[in-house]
Amino acid sequence: MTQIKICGLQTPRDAAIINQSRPDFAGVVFAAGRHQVSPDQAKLIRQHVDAKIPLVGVFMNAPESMIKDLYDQHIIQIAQLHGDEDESMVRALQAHHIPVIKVFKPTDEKAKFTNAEMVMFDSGGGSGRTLDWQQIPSIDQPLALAGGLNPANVSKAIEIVQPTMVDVSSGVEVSGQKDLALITAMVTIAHRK
Ligand SMILES: O=C(O)c1ccccc1N[C@@H]1O[C@H](COP(=O)(O)O)[C@@H](O)[C@H]1O
Repeated sequence: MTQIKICGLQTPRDAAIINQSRPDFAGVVFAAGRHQVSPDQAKLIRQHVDAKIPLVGVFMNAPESMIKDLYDQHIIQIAQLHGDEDESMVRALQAHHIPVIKVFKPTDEKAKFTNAEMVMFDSGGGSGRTLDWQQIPSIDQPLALAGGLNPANVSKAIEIVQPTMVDVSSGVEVSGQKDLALITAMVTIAHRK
């Protein structure tokens, strides 16, 4: 079974889709872009997503205090860092009991030396572009694969990369909105592999 995270939730309707489709993790984006939510929107989403499904906060060079506040308010349970955050930031969040997913490009040697609980390889901030899956390096930690995944390509991606988790946002949307049928298909495929 490959774990799956559905990212970029913005509304209680998205939360209802998550509760029906049952991914392992859900995500809210605090980084700038079309999926960005405010802390108040994220709080509303957390209230609507089943408590058994952890909510991952996606950040790009956000202040440590912001991430800790969101964790302390029980809005997020995990931090996903997409920016230039260094290892001191990773360790500071972990010292606050926040599990960290650190995002790297596959060519970045730093991926081999992070203390993060999980390493994610992504093509770049919700761009919807796929990586060259053959070029994903092996690492010691659990590996998450993101970037342009969708129900049509996730099966092949899992076979090649063998990740612990796949992460998807734009590939399960229709006209920019999360889609129940696409998310259900994606979760089913990941959980079968
Ligand atoms: O979605 C965004 O707008 C975003 C902005 C800044 C950093 C990350 C962002 N999204 C994350 O990117 C990956 C892959 O997304 P996609 O499937 O290629 O659309 C995922 O973790 C998103 O949450």
